[in-house]
Amino acid sequence: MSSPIHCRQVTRRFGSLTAVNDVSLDVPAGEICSILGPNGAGKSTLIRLLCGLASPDSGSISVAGFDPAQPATRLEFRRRIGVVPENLALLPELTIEEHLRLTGPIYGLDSATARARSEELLQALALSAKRHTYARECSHGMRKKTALAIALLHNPSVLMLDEPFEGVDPASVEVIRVLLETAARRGVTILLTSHILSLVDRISSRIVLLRDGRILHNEPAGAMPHSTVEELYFQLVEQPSAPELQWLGSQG
Ligand SMILES: Nc1ncnc2c1ncn2[C@@H]1O[C@H](COP(=O)(O)OP(=O)(O)OP(=O)(O)O)[C@@H](O)[C@H]1O
Repeated sequence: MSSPIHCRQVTRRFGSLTAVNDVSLDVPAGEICSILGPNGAGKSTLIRLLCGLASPDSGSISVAGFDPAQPATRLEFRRRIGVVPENLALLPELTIEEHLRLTGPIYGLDSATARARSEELLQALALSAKRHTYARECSHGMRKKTALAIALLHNPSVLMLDEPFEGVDPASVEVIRVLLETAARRGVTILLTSHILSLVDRISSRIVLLRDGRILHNEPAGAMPHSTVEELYFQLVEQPSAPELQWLGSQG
């Protein structure tokens, strides 16, 4: 049986640019797989392909046993996965609470369960007091947490989260970390992207490094040849090199 997240030789091009290049990946049940890479490496494109928001030019994908690009099973597929897409996909004219209220029935939850879970998620993510704020008036962190609450509400078996920690306050980062670790311990398969290497170090059971759409490294976190993810990243992906800008900060 294939892993909950499984793709083989997946390629996606935009004109002459190959954003995802011959990517093969398996994420077994209960793993937290972090995809790291520089801006433009192809991380968000890969997540879009895995959730069926875009189709590959070649290769095969199976997530939770479904082909994400198959229209006939799209609703059933969406009920099995939770997604925080790069653009968060919120509706500006709906409040935080309305997003959760409308999401429950789409996922087939009965209203009592949806209401109870929504309350718990709003509390956990410190959104309760702001529940009546329109998405267009939310801060970036509030929008991110709303998108995460929507992704968790129906208790999916696979989570695909594009930068779930970025832009979120420290207390909420801790809450999200614990929620994801708990879900993974109970068998949920999680794929996330992040640029926060210290957090990735703490949470991941698998590290995937992506550059120019290609996988450079794909190993269980425990099998890393380096002591930290940061060390691995700077060695394999890119070295930071800050230029000396003579004019920066100089007056006159
Ligand atoms: N719709 C699109 N049309 C054209 N090019 C695109 C499109 N979406 C992504 N790209 C290009 O594909 C490449 C990969 O983009 P992607 O957003 O997947 O990178 P990323 O690793 O998520 O970057 P970041 O860390 O900045 O979020 C980039 O060069 C980007 O410009």
